[in-house]
Amino acid sequence: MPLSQRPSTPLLDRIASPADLRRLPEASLRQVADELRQDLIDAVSRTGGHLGAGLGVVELTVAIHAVFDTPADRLIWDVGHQAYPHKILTGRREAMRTVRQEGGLSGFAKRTESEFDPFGAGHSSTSISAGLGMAVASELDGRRNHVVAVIGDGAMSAGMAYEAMNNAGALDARLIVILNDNDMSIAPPTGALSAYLARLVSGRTYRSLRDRAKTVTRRLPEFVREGARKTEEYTRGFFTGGTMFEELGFYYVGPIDGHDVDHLLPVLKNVRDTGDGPVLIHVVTRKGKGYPPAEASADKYHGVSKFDVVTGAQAKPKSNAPSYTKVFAETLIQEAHEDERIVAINAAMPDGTGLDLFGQAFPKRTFDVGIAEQHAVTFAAGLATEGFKPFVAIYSTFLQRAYDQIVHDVAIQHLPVRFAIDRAGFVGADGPTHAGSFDTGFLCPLPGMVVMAAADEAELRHMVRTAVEHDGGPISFRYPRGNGTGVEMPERGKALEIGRGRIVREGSKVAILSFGSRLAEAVAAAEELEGFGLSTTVADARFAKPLDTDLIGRLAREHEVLVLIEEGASGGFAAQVLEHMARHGLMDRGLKVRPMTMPDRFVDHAAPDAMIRASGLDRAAIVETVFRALGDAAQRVMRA
Ligand SMILES: Cc1ncc(C[n+]2csc(CCOP(=O)(O)OP(=O)(O)O)c2C)c(N)n1
Ligand SMILES: CC(=O)[C@@H](O)[C@H](O)COP(=O)(O)O
Ligand SMILES: [Mg+2]
Repeated sequence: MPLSQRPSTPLLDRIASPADLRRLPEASLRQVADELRQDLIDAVSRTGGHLGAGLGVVELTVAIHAVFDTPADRLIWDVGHQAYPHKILTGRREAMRTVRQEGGLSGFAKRTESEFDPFGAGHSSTSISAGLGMAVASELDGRRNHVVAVIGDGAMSAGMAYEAMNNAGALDARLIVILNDNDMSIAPPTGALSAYLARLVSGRTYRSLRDRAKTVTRRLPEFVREGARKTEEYTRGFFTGGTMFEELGFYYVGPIDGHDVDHLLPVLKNVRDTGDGPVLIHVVTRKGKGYPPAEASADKYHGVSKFDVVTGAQAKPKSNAPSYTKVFAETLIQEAHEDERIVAINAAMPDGTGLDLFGQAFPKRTFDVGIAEQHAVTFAAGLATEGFKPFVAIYSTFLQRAYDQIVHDVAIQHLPVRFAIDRAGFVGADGPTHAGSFDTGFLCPLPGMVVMAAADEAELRHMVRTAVEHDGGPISFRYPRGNGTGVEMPERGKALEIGRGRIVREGSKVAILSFGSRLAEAVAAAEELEGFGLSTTVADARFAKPLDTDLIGRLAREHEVLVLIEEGASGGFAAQVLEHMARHGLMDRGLKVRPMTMPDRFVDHAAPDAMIRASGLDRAAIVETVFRALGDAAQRVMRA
């Protein structure tokens, strides 16, 4: 990918922090925004990352930092994927050339990275709650700083945002919420809220509200009336009253053109300088704004790989194997042709989970519920009570949101909800907020839950079929981000025997029992060990629950060392096996058991292979673990 020349940015070059921005005349802020946009495009073209959302908030970012006294005033970006322009303005401009690279900046807001990031994120819809906490703290401390939370229309679909607004309205704390409405989530937004926001910004509603505003404003407190008067001079309109946000106790201001700095500045100043209690400013923007390839693309360049700035063409990863996500989607489509009770649910991630493909094949049997993982799970539970076969496809990291629903609505009622857990394990550039680390650990303790992990794409196909056939309670299967291993694919999956693993390679001294994606490395390690004269068995557990106790017993009895490996946090598969072995005395005769899991720390973003290496889950680490277990003599052999 040819690197473009860095754009000329004379004004931006003078801004090392927002204080510099605030010293500039307001008339020059438009140019700052233009330069910031060019700089953002240039930076992301070199690294890849989230682009469309940042492009849409360039003017808003400039205006907020120009009006508010950051970092004393707290600025929270929901999700944080749109915070790249904010990073550029807050002393991280050069470092942005390292964003999401190993050792470089995070792709999200992060407290340890800058005092301008008062709250870290990655998952959505947390900003209003966190902002409310800060606003209340500020009042308790007797400070009078402002707290501004910027949240997108997609993030506004999550229940947590409403829990926070409900509380904010009651507490009446001074909190400024900016709703950045670009009528986009990652995919086009779904649901009644999105339709409601569209009505608010539509001309008809806008006009009628504006007319009403003239009478309503007379009854409003002084600060709002004053705000209304001043704002109308600059914006397309100001109105308040009757919106859902007002019913929740917020003063509603908007819609405001979020790409016009001259519109934004007076509104933000009015809100800054007048009144108290929670305020919601409804700002209308366009995702991908100002970069034609982004504006023209279906996802508005939500997340991109490195790209050519002139053409917008993105670098394509090279692989001969299909992605796990695609295998999942194609297999589910195949199965759904055979079984009309199969339905599929995702939470605002149709493309990421492959359910966009399922939706094309079965539009009436596909449901995108918005960013609402909790609801997705209980909605699936409801479908299951009526005899449907719901597949809930959610990334491991986002499924964390729905734990009580999994326990209370699915597991206790023993409902046959199928959990397709994508992005299980390290995901690379998105880092620790998005790593799929905990699913095995949180699912295994649940009575009646079946927990599977696919070692390759053919296994995934079998697991989808297994989940279709398994009607006797909840069942899950996890699979990683990225491409499969390139194994031969069966025409159709076969239903696996529940709780039965498989031997992949026979040996006699060392055994490696793998759960999921580490199997290929385990086989590679076994071959290396064989080269040292250590005969090694490799087995694929397939199930963390129920465990294949026969297989475990055999491996324990017939080997000197047993390595347990998984791409998940401790407390998962290895913990299950160890507990079983301890209960049944399988380690009492001197078997050396070594669990290999993710380390007890959050692993920073890097390429997935590097994260695996840093976590000691690669071939070399397996070999070393075996030699350490065997003791000094064996280690001398290895060194020699
Ligand atoms: C709990 C959770 N679920 C899903 C996601 C994945 N996700 C990241 S950004 C995004 C869309 C957000 O849309 P919006 O808030 O409107 O921001 P925009 O990208 O449009 O600026 C989604 C679904 C997430 N980060 N967190
Ligand atoms: C910000 C966010 O949560 C998503 O955009 C996420 O980065 C997508 O990850 P994938 O690229 O793995 O779909
Ligand atoms: Mg949006």
